[in-house]
Amino acid sequence: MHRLAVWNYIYRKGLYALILSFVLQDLAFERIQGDLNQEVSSVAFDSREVMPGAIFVAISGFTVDGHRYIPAAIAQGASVIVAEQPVELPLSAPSALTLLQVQDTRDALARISANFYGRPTEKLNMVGITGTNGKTSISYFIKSILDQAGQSSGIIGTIGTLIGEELRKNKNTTPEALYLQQSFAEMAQRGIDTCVMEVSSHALSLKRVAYSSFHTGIFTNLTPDHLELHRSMEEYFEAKAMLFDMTSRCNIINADDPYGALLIQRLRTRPAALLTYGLEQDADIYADNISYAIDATRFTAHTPAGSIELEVRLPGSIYVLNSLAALAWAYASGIPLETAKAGIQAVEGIKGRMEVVYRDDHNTVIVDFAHTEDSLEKVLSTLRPYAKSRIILVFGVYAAPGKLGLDKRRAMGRVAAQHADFSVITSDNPKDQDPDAIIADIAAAMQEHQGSFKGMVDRKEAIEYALALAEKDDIVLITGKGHETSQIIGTTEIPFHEAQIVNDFKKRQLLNHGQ
Ligand SMILES: CC(=O)N[C@H]1[C@@H](OP(=O)(O)OP(=O)(O)OC[C@H]2O[C@@H](n3ccc(=O)[nH]c3=O)[C@H](O)[C@@H]2O)O[C@H](CO)[C@@H](O)[C@@H]1O[C@H](C)C(=O)N[C@@H](C)C(=O)N[C@H](CCC(=O)O)C(=O)O
Ligand SMILES: Nc1ncnc2c1ncn2[C@@H]1O[C@H](COP(=O)(O)OP(=O)(O)OP(=O)(O)O)[C@@H](O)[C@H]1O
Repeated sequence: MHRLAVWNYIYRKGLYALILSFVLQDLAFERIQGDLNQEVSSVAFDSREVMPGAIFVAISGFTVDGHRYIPAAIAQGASVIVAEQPVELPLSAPSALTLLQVQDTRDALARISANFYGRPTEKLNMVGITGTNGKTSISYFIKSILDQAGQSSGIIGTIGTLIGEELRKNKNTTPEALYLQQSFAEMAQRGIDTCVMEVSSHALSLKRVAYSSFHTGIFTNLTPDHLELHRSMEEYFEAKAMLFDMTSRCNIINADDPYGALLIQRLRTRPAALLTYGLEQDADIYADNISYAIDATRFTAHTPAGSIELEVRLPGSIYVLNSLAALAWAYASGIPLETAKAGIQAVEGIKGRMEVVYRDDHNTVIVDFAHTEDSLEKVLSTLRPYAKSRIILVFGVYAAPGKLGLDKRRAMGRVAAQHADFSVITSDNPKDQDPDAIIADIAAAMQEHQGSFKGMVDRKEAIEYALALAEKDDIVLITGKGHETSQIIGTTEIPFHEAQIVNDFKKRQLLNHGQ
């Protein structure tokens, strides 16, 4: 294995340009063929995005092997190819083409992208949040605290990448290294102080965040999800735990979660400070005097810097916990408690998280992103005390393969049977799986647990069926899509707006009733 010692910019025609040796700085490689002193224009890991003069990094994917697209990348003008397999260049390849063989192209993509964009995480205060659920709301609480503190911040996560006022949709909760480094660089260039980002277990396993430096790491919880990639909860935990090897200042961990407790044991000897939060276990940041209401939760939060009365405008203990994580971060960052309080209280709601999309004298209709058995159970239990009558649930289970997929469908079916009064089982991104078969698996579990339900493949029809069924004081809860605005059926992404479907139906219903 070799590493390049050379690194520099070249100055030409009044502009600094990047030369390849600079972009390859600190990259371990097995073989290099070609010129390292050429200029490079950009980086790409998808042949369809290659621009003339680009470095193309071939990734061995889950669906196809990116090495197959090397000829296409060359045809598009790539001048450097990075591969992890021995590559035969096509005869038509230009002689100036440089070829690099590395051990792991995902790792190389992260290194090259970070170098290309000038290692932007070194210029930002980086906060990484990981865990199965709660990442999005914590990131929005922290952003709001920073707004109150007069500090600028950007967000990268499930809802999208937020830089300034502009929210861009992400394909992934944690985008690929190249897109991440682009966003970090844009934030740094625009003078943003802090980047608050959700770090998925996929991102950690697939090296999307490699060579990013984090000041703070936050761990929320770990419950079954994404086992198609991680195979076991232990592997899933180890993937999440990787974030806390990358943090320099502080780790903030949910002490109530059993995997959080495990992590706390591990992190005690780490140089980064350790702060714990929780409601049940002894923790540095905790809450008491909690009073729950459907539209807000009030409590006293305790920190080593003092105690404070707080109100969170989202229902249930999950948002008490999520706001404690944000408060812990504020405390660790030296932000006054009053400022943190103002920030948390300024969050009026989060798109697709317990979002009331319709309310009248008869019904309340709520959309939530719950898509794991744990979150579905928490959301249904949160709503139960406020349901004067039934909770009618509309839900599905997204496509997941094999036994793991079946386990997930059975677990979600059990939770729905035990906690909802009636369920309409429907589709949730069935992708290439048979939606009827997914529904049948969920239905079998519901039957086993004496649940009442109806299956309807078409999600719009399912929502309308539930709304038509709702009588006075029923709550209709629609879970799984949250903030999302599309459904993936087969390989097609179809626009799908739940709030609009609900409101259009309610309008028609009122007209039909002559109101
Ligand atoms: C399992 C997984 O992580 N898949 C990701 C992966 O797809 P893949 O390996 O199937 O890619 P592929 O289609 O085999 O292509 C391999 C390579 O060939 C390249 N290619 C392909 C075609 C072509 O014409 N030319 C070309 O160069 C591709 O750009 C790629 O580099 O690489 C893609 C490109 O970056 C990702 O978009 C894709 O995420 C998909 C959409 C996905 O669903 N990922 C999920 C599982 C995920 O990452 N989730 C986490 C957690 C979410 C949560 O918090 O719950 C996330 O962070 O989003
Ligand atoms: N602390 C929590 N514990 C359990 N469930 C939670 C918690 N916080 C939120 N949830 C539930 O999980 C759903 C997703 O929450 P959120 O979007 O904050 O999580 P996330 O970690 O960003 O998830 P994802 O990575 O899947 O986007 C919410 O709609 C809610 O139902």
